[in-house]
Amino acid sequence: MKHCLTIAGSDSSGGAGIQGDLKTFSAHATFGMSVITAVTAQNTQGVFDVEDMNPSIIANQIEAIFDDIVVHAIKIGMVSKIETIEVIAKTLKKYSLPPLVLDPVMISKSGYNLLKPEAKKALIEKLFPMATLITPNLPETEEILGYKIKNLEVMKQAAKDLHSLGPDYILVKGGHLAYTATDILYDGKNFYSFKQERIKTTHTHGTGCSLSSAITANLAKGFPMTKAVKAAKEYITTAILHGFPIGKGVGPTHHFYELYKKAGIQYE
Ligand SMILES: Nc1ncnc2c1ncn2[C@@H]1O[C@H](COP(=O)(O)OP(=O)(O)O)[C@@H](O)[C@H]1O
Ligand SMILES: Cc1ncc(COP(=O)(O)OP(=O)(O)O)c(N)n1
Repeated sequence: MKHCLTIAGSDSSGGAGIQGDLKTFSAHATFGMSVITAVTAQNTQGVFDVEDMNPSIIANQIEAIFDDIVVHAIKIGMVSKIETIEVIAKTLKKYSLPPLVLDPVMISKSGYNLLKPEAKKALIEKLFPMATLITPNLPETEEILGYKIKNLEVMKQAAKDLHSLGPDYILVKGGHLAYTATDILYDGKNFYSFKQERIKTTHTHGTGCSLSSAITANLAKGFPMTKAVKAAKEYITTAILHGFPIGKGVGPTHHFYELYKKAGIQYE
């Protein structure tokens, strides 16, 4: 059993953040562990409140895990503010790190700033160079690079520009493109395209969190990067296809669809 760690925010509605990550780790038959950076009050309609954890409890959570348990891969999600970013970087640097997937979460689909605008620089300078892979969506890529991205050619240029900021691999996610759901992976030399039909659904809450966690679980199992992304892309596509209409807004994806199907589990 491989052990995956998510360092992220709590989503009270269970589709994204820590909860979505742990479900994804479990769906990949890995053991999930968590460091909570912030607690959000959110549901399928929006984010209503955020309380950031103190840097000391963030450091203590990381140390409690690394001082006792082997971590095979790490995912970092919502990091909120400068102090949170600084303490994560400083504490992780004490250890020899496994593959690290950084999802540079900035704004929720409902439009809430999950990263304070003044913390963008710290995210890029302190965490990007530590990352094996970063997985920005299009609005995040535009915010980091300062130019608009409307097609796959510009996504490729963006991946190159992001690579110069320090991560080993870049995955620019195309979930916000109008005509296709194509993601572009760049390793500093070659581009790899992961294409799927765009599914007509409103239930896409937590897609980015689940994709990055699925990649993390696959890296923990020792998959090479291209295989880890390919398998994760297939996983998130199925999860989106079977998304749940819970709540009054954007519902979550189905983290366990394949497992339930194989086990013959019935649900209403
Ligand atoms: N409607 C959709 N149909 C198929 N795949 C989608 C759809 N929306 C998002 N995806 C895929 O889900 C993953 C998460 O992407 P995205 O939605 O861009 O991230 P985020 O949740 O961070 O905004 C990507 O692989 C993207 O291509
Ligand atoms: C606590 C928390 N972390 C991250 C997100 C963003 O999730 P993401 O998968 O990028 O997309 P949406 O949930 O915004 O659709 C979040 N909402 N909450």
